[in-house]
Parts: sequence; structure tokens; C-alpha cells
Amino acid sequence: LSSVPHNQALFEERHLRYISPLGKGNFGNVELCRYDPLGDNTGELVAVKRLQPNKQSTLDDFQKEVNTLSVLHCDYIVKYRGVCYSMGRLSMSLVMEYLPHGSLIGYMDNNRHNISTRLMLLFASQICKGMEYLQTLRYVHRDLAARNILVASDSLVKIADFGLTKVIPFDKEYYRVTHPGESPIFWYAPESINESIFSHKSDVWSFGVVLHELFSYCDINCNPKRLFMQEIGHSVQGTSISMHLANILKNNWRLPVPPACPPKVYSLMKQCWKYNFDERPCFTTLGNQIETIIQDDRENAKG
Ligand SMILES: CCCn1cc(-c2nc(Nc3ccc(C(=O)NC)cc3)nc3[nH]ccc23)cn1
Repeated sequence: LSSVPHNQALFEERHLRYISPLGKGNFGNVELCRYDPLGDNTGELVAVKRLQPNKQSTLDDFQKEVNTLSVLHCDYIVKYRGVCYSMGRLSMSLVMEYLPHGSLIGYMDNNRHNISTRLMLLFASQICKGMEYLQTLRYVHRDLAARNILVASDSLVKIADFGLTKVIPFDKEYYRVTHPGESPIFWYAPESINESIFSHKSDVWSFGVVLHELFSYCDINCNPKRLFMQEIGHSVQGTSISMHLANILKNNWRLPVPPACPPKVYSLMKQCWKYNFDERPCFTTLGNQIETIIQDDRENAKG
């Protein structure tokens, strides 16, 4: 590793020991490995994302994801560790810190009965801070969803999977994609569904959907896709789903308030889901509003 500049650790394939699967991301699967150059099981556990080259994803896309993650230094974003080349540089893997508690969805499902409103608000404020940091570098995530949030500890979550992340050009306030690919449309803002336009304000819309997932305990029975499809009607198929989705959003239908969700939190979601992107709050404002709700919640608890 000495020959490689510090910020780009090079992991040798032969010392990367596969242990188990961790999950699926954009463009590839993530595995738990132990990097064990001494061969005595004292090496550290790492999460390794293997590029799954298919029609959608190319090595070029993956290289962009690696480059993106390698410049992000934030407590609320999963840490980059380095890369591992195999098949002579024909294929590469992204090496990241291993987060032991896994995805937010699994965590909320398994700990449903001892997760307080306070903890959900703490997680929400951490995701908000991670997004605020991304915005300072002009990155739009484009795939902010509970499935892409990982749990580092009982009081810390991190944003993961930057496969769809793009940099907004300096002379514009949004990014236009040409190849929508398989899009997570139920997390998409109207302008993203209708015109493939992505901005910090479309990430704010998705953040509102993540708030909804959080306060629904990431319950599969009331996840955004299921709730939207109930409203649209399961008979609708294929490309017209996005047209129907765009219509109900235009007619001001929104995801219903989750059971036991505090009214102030639901009103935050509604702000994120303003049809016109310039009426949505920015992540800084959202972060401040969440801190205020936490403060009020703390005072009420004392009172
Ligand atoms: C975000 C979508 C792609 N993705 C990334 C990861 C990932 N997982 C984990 N830890 C993890 C995962 C699952 C479980 C588990 O118990 N499952 C039943 C326990 C620990 N650490 C990670 N560091 C960087 C990425 C990453 C998983 N999927």
C-alpha cells in the first residue's frame, strides 16, 4: 500500500477474502470481505461493491461512482477505503467501511418497538446534514431512499450508494439525464418524472419520502411504491405508471400521514412535496426545522 497515495488505498485481490453478501446497489452487489494480507484473520472487515457490468452499467459509470465517493468526507456519508482491480484492470471493486447494523429498512423492521420519535428525528437530521454537505459540492444524489441509508450504530446513520449521483454544471441549477434507466419513480419529484430534471430540490422531495419511510418504520405494507400503486390502481402497467403518478401528484394527492406521525413532521414532508421545486425548503432550512422539533420534543418530555 506504500506505493499508493494515501487517499487512494489499493487493495490486492488475493488478500480480499469473501465472507457473505450484504446487499444490492446501483450497478452492483455489495459483499462483506476481510482484507487479510497476513492471512491470519486479523485483517479488517470491509464492504466491497463489485461492478456488475450489464447493459445499464458500464465500467465508466462505476468509475464515476468511485470518484464521487472518494472525495466525500462527511460523518453522515459511508466512508470510501479504496479500490481493488482484478482481471488486470478490466474489472474493479469499490472498497468501503463496513457498517455492522446494515440498512435502515432492516434496522427499523427489527427494532420497531424500541425506536422513539426522537431517534427517528435524529436519523432524519443526520441524513439532512449529509445531503447539505453533498449540496456544498454541487452533487445531486438522485436515489435518496431508505434502502440507501445504512446504520453505523444505534445513534448514527449514513448515506450510501452514489451510483446515480451527478454533479450539477456550474452554469445551471439542475441536471438533465438522457437515459432514465430503471428509475425509482416513487421517490421522484414531478419535474424528474416529467422532464428527467434533477436538482437539490428534487433531492429534497426524495428526502420527504425518506421521512415518510422513517415514520412508517420502513414497514413494507405502507412503503411508498405500495401506497402510490393503491392510489393509481394495480391494473395500470408499464410506462403509463409514471404518467398516472405524475397526474395524481399534479392533482395534489400525496402519501398519507403515517400512523402516529407527529403533525409537525408530516407538515415537513408536505413542504418537501411542494409541486413547484422553488417552493420546497433547502436542506439547511429542513435541518433547522428538525432540530426545532427535537428541542420541542425534549422540552415536552421534561414538562
Ligand atoms: C445501499 C445499497 C447497497 N448496499 C450497501 C451495503 C452495505 N452494507 C453494509 N453492512 C451491512 C449490510 C447488511 C447487513 C445485514 O445484516 N443484512 C441482513 C449487515 C451489515 N456496510 C456497507 N458499507 C458500505 C456499503 C455497505 C448493503 N447494500
